[in-house]
Amino acid sequence: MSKTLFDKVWDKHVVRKIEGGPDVLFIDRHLIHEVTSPVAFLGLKSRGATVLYPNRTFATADHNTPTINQHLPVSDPLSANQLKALETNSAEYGISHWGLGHQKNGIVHVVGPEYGITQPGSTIVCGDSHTSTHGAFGAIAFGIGTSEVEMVLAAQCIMQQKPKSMRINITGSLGYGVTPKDVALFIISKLTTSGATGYFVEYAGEVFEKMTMEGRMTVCNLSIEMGARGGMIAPDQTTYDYVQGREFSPKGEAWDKAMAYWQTLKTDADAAFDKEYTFDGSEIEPMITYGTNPGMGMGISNAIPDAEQVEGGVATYEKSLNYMGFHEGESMIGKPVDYVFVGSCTNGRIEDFRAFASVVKGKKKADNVTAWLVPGSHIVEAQIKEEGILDILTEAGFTLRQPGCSACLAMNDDKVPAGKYAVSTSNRNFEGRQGPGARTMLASPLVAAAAAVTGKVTDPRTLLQETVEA
Ligand SMILES: CC(C)[C@H](C(=O)O)[C@@H](O)C(=O)O
Ligand code: SF4
Repeated sequence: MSKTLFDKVWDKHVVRKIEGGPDVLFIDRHLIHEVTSPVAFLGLKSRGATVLYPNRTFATADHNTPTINQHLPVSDPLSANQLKALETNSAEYGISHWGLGHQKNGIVHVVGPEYGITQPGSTIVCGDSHTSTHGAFGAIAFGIGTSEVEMVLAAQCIMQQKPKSMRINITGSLGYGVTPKDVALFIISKLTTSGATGYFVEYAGEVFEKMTMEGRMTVCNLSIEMGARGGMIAPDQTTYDYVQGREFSPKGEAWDKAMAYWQTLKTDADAAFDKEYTFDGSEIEPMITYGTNPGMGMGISNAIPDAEQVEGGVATYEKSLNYMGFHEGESMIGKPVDYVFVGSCTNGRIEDFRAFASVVKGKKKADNVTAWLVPGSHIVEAQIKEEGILDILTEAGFTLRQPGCSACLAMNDDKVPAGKYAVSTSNRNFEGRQGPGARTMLASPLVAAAAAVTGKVTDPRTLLQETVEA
């Protein structure tokens, strides 16, 4: 019987089938962070259970951590307690712990791939919705709840109902100044935030085939924002080249064996999906969101749609625009920007900083803008320095912070003040996401850079053109 990529990976991991119920899946890799793991360990202890395979779980601290002065004690007591719990639980059960200040520390979905923990054809879970990021490698990766974290610690398995299948094809190629983030925001704007609920998505087509691993991670990361259980892309040479030689990647004979399996991970030509969409890559513009969910996005040169044109009800739509202080029919170009955030597991990788630097090079940060540039990990931070990107940033009046989730969800001190506007490369623009009352516009690192040097929403293509002509 013909199978999808998802079916192949899923079937390989089914330990037991429950008639009329969920499947029991073996989990290859389990990532944990300080926010969703402490209660799982408490549960484990209260049952007198232990961690079955400690070397399949990896812990990193990211959500609560400060992005300056990481050598100093964390002042917020709740954060300090969660960080301490992660450290002591990891030590007690023999789990690798990459805490604050550790060389390997960083955002869980950035460090997993960097160290080769994320591999094609594997199952990966984490008590975190953006675990979908790892699907970029052709893995089945999804977020789980705290009770499931406890289950995976104890049994290395999880019970899951098989989701429905969806394929999203993007044909052709992307236009000038259009990035993977724009592809993701475009898809969500078409499907809405619930358009993929109950589905696991495979992204296919030339646009994804040509995309780098960083770009594929950005796209898969955002799958969850349209309700999908996860998103994945078939592994290919780009994937193998990225994975090879990393600390936890297979070596020698194990590599050859892994490759033999990975090369089978493609959807069969005649496999059927429950739902399928196809878009033309050349239709996609640099995107920006104007509302309070990631589906409220549009091409940067468009006008904010009228309430009747969008799904979800007029009242909700108007509430959202009121929160943002925007109106139907307005252009986003020229809207004032107070904060710019580059970072998160969506856009905190080296390519994102390269893109940002390509726009700000030779220009100056706008005086009215506070910019937080936060690498996703120490590896990204080191690359920024090695490649001379830090020099470009410093020259343009920017400073670089230390790795962490930061203003993506503002659990640390990086909070956008009430009423202020932020162009953010992260993945959620919900009310208060970046601080109580903060107003978030989601966009790519290029759009963020254009805002950072002009102090307002600007089409990055106009600035890139100037750079080329100069
Ligand atoms: C804290 C965590 C549970 C949460 C998630 O699951 O996504 C966070 O990472 C987020 O992005 O909102
Ligand atoms: S960077 Fe943001 S989206 Fe990613 S794990 Fe951290 S808080 Fe969640």
